[in-house]
Amino acid sequence: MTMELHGIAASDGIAIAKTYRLESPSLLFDKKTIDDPELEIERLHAALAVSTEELELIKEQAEKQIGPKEAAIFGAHLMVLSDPELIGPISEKINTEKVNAEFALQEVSNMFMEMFAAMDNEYMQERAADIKDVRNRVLAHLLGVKFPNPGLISEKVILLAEDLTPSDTVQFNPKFIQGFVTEIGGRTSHSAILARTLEIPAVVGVKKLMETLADGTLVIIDGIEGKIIADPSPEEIEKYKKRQAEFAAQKKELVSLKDAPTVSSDGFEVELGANIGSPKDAVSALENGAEAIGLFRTEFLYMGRDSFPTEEQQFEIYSEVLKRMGSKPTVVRTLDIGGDKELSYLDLPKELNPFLGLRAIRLCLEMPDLFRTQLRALIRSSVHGNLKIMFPMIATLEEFRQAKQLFLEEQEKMATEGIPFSEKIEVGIMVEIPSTAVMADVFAKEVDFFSIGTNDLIQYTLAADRMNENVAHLYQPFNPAILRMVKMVIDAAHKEGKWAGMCGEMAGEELAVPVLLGLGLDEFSMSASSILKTRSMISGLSKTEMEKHTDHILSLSTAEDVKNYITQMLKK
Ligand SMILES: C=C(OP(=O)(O)O)C(=O)O
Ligand SMILES: [Mg+2]
Repeated sequence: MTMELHGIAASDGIAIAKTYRLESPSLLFDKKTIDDPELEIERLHAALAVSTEELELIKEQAEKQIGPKEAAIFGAHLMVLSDPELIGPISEKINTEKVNAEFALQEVSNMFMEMFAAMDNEYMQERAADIKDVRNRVLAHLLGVKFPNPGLISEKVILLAEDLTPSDTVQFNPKFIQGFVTEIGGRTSHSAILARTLEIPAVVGVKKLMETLADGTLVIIDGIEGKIIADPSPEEIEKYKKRQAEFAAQKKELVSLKDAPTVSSDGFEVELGANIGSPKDAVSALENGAEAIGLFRTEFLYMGRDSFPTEEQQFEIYSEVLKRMGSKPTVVRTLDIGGDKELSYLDLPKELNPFLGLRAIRLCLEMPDLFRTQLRALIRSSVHGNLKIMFPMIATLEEFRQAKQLFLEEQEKMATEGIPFSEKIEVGIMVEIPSTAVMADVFAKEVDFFSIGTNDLIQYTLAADRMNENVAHLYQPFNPAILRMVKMVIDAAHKEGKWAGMCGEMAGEELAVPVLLGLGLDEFSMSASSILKTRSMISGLSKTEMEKHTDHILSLSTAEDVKNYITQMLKK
């Protein structure tokens, strides 16, 4: 029977396919005494063989999708699987103690994990994490339960998950993953941002999703309206196929604007940039008509692998992006790890409030060697293009000064070492913490630019977790408090002759663009898939006209009032 579910529209488009549930299976088992150790060892080897086959395929896929360096983690997993020092003792335990393969595997791998984890050696600690991943995979095969392999999906599906972590999403092949639906999340959670980068439809924050939909159910997902239709009727399928075709046609029409400048109807020019997470995304940014990279989220280079990327590895990646972008501005944000973005190989103490904890610039200042490596790679790459460096999560002026100091020190070292670099690298900050927005006039004297990160600025201003669907009603981009802060930041920048951009998702929102244009925002950076739509919209807006409305908009009382006013304003 047809059923409808609703959530938050996270990425435009319509997909129709069968569901694929991505969930961690239960790996519980009992310890058993067995009669035939040979048979048990055979069972172990069969599970090892299937796991090896799977990992080889995943590695191959990941190499194609995300590149050989990032796929190296799967190579490490394969090495664990064939390590006689690990496998030998498991068989031995089965033989001598007559226990089941599950128990022997668990005992032996736990022993190695504990031993490695206790070593004061980063490399060995990473091996502990590898063993755990591999153990779970082999255990699942021994127990005959499905182990989630997003990288191995080879038919068209719509993924269902409680939540998607960045390490799941790096494996996605958009050829097969037509869209996804999650129980957790909002429009600015990282899975939603990724869906827009991959240009696949997504609906997030769907309550009771995993309780409701079984594997293999035919569903339609409507990422424009935030709707899921399970077991649709033939008429509904027809209706949505038509919408799908309309959506594709609209997209095609916009392509004519790809190389056009972004100019308002009264002749004011602004810059439209793309937010990217990898060098590959820079290709689609350009295909979608980006005039800049307004945000390169470098943390993704640190994920999906089992050790920190070296200076050389980072240098190559930054250089690749800069070369591709040529003279177009490329804003690279330094490592923003923490919050919902974790590194398996960086063992940080668990925090009660990770979004308020040791993350981003705080972590980089705490681990200066890690930060210096990234800064060096960036400075070196600056000869290849128009690099601008941006620090995330700046809350105080001291943090900016400290970070800038490290940048200057590395630059100086390179000058003495005779390493070439550009003398013109701008150094700016993200404004995503209210204290910084309020103090923008002071910051503006020292930074080269601002980029407003509304994804976080909204969550910190309204104290509403950006990933929690239960407080999604409080996550209000149009709350006058947010708009007033945006104005403060833009005005402060202009007063000091600096530029102000926005790289939060709000920069590409249909209702926000007119207001931001009126407030004088210089640069709008968004998911590549929103650029052409925004360029088309701006060409139909008069900046002078929008400016006339800003005072009134900022004097309104609620987000609802603001949205209603803008909607009416656009109808005129
Ligand atoms: C762009 C932002 O950064 P991220 O989404 O990566 O936190 C932001 O906070 O607005
Ligand atoms: Mg942020």
